[in-house]
Amino acid sequence: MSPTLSQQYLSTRGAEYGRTFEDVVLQGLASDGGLFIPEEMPTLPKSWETEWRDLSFEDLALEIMSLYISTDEIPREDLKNIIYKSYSTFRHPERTPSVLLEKNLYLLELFHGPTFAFKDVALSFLGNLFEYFLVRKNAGKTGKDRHHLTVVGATSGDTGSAAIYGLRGKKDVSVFILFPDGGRVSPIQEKQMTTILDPNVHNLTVAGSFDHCQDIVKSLFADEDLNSTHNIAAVNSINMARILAQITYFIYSYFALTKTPSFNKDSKVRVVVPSGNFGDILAGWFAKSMGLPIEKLVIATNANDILDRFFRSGGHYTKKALDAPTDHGVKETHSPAMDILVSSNFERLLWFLSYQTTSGTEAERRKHACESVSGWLNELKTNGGFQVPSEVLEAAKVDFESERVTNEETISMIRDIYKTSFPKGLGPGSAKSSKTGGYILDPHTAVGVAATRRSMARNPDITHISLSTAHPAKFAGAVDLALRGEDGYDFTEILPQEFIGLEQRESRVTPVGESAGWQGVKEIVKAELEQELQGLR
Ligand SMILES: Cc1ncc(COP(=O)(O)O)c(C=O)c1O
Ligand SMILES: N[C@@H](CCOP(=O)(O)O)C(=O)O
Repeated sequence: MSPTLSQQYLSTRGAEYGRTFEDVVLQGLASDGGLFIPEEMPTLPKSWETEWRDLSFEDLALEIMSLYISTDEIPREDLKNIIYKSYSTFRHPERTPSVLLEKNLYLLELFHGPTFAFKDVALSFLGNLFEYFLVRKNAGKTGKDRHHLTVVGATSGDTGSAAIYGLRGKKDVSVFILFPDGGRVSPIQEKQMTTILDPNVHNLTVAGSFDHCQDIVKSLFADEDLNSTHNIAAVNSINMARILAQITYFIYSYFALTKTPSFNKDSKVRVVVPSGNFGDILAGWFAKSMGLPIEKLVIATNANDILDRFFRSGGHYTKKALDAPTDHGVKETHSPAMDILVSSNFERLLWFLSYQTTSGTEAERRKHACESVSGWLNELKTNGGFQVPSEVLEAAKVDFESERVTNEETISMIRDIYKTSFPKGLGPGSAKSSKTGGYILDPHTAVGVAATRRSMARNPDITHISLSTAHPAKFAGAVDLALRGEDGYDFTEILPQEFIGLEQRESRVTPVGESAGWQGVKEIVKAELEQELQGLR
């Protein structure tokens, strides 16, 4: 069966279209700097609510992914095997369980994968997908004829370790992870990355912020020389496979809560997502656009609030706050993985909104969307911001709301939930006090729960799903600040076995100086790769 339009991909900036899923997964970023999106949003099949309701996480993922991947490219049985293998490393039988925290508030726990953050859901899958394509490409080939993939990623802490875990030791792949220095990722996150000593794993600390790392990665993708010789691939959510794999848990969680006895069948459902690079909530928007009955998606930001300001300033997307025009740096917060100035994936949403809000033939609407997005992204580069037309903002408001949460609120929310929420029937791996039963949030999840509480105050009859994006043990500093001295609190009790002794383990990391720029990083990548391929690491 030939691929449907939802199984072919185009660049948000227009230079590429009709690309296969394999192309976009291996290429990551489009040649014009745009992000790949499906040419058409698929819709959930008519009988999805009955037929998919009781599927396991893996089988649900298979159904959803089949809408985006042609069987010509990956036969169904192969895709099923990749999915089953990817989630076999998860510690919870439900993979992403939903916990009733309080009336009308469910927490979707996404931290039961190997590195204790939501990134595992997509990156375990992506690692196995890379492997599948490489085995197929390299069948019967030896030596220099083999296709070798050089994965380059930027991280504010979680993507890095999940990508490393997903790719360590895999044949024909090397992985380079750039992360900001100066304690901007938590000590546990740093150790999770740097203590992996497999020869194909390379960690680079960069003087600057996550955005600086992300810019370097995008420049490396744009470098023809490196690309043609080293086959650069992406693990960040610029890779469409990341978004695709994250759609599953929105639908899975919807089914889970509708099965609980306390769920009011007449209630609408809102989903709140702690956001930074906008990948996770974009996956939620894909689910909603496919037909999942989500009333609204609520974007929860920390003080790095470009997304919240977009909604509150009438559609102005700018690095600089309008009331503080000189302040355009990344702010350090208690939710460091969300300390991101510019949200890469917003580009994908803008394409769809621009397409939806214009008229004409299919081709004219696509052209309009690609030209609008290219223009806006150019303005962002040259002037630090852009303004979208009112119809685009209004279209965004149909599906989204936003909330900005301060550091103080983050800490009080961790404390408040600990003192008031004692969810029953928790599965293995949730963090709670064994003495009081008080539930312990990680600071990113706390940003989401604070935003959820505000949304619930305005909409008391609506059921909320708040995404829990990381395990609290990854962020000892913020959790201790919130809970030290509270009855029954003992951090060591929530520390997973996997983190014990991490601090003392040997680690390996290459520092990148401030003046190195992306060309300096390119030279490091080439040199380390050479060493690796000669067996000298
Ligand atoms: C723990 C955690 N929560 C939330 C986010 C924000 O997710 P996204 O970048 O997909 O918006 C991140 C990083 O991306 C994260 O690591
Ligand atoms: N918070 C992320 C930042 C990178 O985002 P990604 O989803 O685009 O990979 C991290 O922890 O690295």
